[in-house]
Amino acid sequence: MTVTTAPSPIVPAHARDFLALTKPRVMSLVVFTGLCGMLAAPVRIDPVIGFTAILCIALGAGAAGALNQWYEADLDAKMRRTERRPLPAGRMDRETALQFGVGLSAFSVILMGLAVNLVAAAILAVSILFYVLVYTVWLKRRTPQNIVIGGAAGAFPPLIGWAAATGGVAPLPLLLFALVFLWTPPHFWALALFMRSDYGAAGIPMLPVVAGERVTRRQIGLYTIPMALTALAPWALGLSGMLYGAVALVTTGVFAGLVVHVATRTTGPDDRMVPEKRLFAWSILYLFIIFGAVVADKWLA
Ligand code: HEM
Ligand SMILES: CC(C)=CCC/C(C)=C/CC/C(C)=C/COP(=O)(O)OP(=O)(O)O
Repeated sequence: MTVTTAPSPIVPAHARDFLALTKPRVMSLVVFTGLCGMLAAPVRIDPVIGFTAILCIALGAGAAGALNQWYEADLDAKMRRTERRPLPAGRMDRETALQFGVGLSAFSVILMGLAVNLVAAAILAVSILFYVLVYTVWLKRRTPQNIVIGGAAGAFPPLIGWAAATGGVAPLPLLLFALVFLWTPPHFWALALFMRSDYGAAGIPMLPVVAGERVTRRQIGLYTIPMALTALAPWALGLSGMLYGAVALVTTGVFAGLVVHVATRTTGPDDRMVPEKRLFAWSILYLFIIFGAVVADKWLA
């Protein structure tokens, strides 16, 4: 007698799917802020150790992204933006994603500890745990403040980079941490405004879904004030020079202008949310430019 088994819907995972698990585009900025934190430090790090540290940040951030997708495959399946990811699309099974995420997390932290230093390894471990446990598991499905608190996870890399070079932390990387922390709400809520229906469909309590557009627009405006002050603080406190100050002033001015537009407008039924999309796009470019300016100021000025 021949026993026939139904073909598994799970096909062997392709390398591209493992890459997709690491959310490479988001991670590029995470890694860039880590690199800039390292290059802004007053200590010249050995290039091989420096490269290893950046690799560990990339692997750790990628591992965190994989664990995030392992945990929320059910939510990803309900949103147009995320339904084609490897798990909801059925191209990979959850167990594989879990093993990949746990293995890569452990590898990145251990390598950082052995090859770089324990402070950098400890902060890397905290950021992975924060993103996976505090943001993904605990807060994301429970409160619209999820990204305010959970956003801290993405703010650690400048501290990790600085710690890799110096073995400690200092006022400048702490300000850079605060900048990313305060930048996250305008960054994300701009997107959440034009992705509101996706989040509503998945039942995720993001601010525009729970509190509505007007409150979200006001909150974007409110967070931008301390964000702008923090962006100017390295220059105002003499931790960075004129080059940084000029770049920060102009780019933060553009950011604030876009925020004023978003915060003060109301939307009609056919609105294409162009200003919100512009703010979201600028938020990403802004962080690349401003972190680049911290380094350029140290090296060129
Ligand atoms: C809890 C905090 C955050 C949330 C909820 C959030 C959410 C999102 C979402 C939903 C996207 C949409 C595009 C996609 O699916 O790839 C996105 C894009 C992006 N985010 Fe964030 N983000 C957060 C923090 C950060 C941080 C800390 C960084 C880096 C420092 C960052 C960098 C980016 C970049 C570079 C993109 C563009 C990716 C692309 O081009 O596809 N985000 N973010
Ligand atoms: C150094 C290190 C370990 C950093 C990890 C922390 C990290 C990557 C923070 C960025 C936050 C992020 C990608 C949020 C995406 O939100 P979401 O997960 O709600 O997005 P989704 O809806 O696209 O899944």
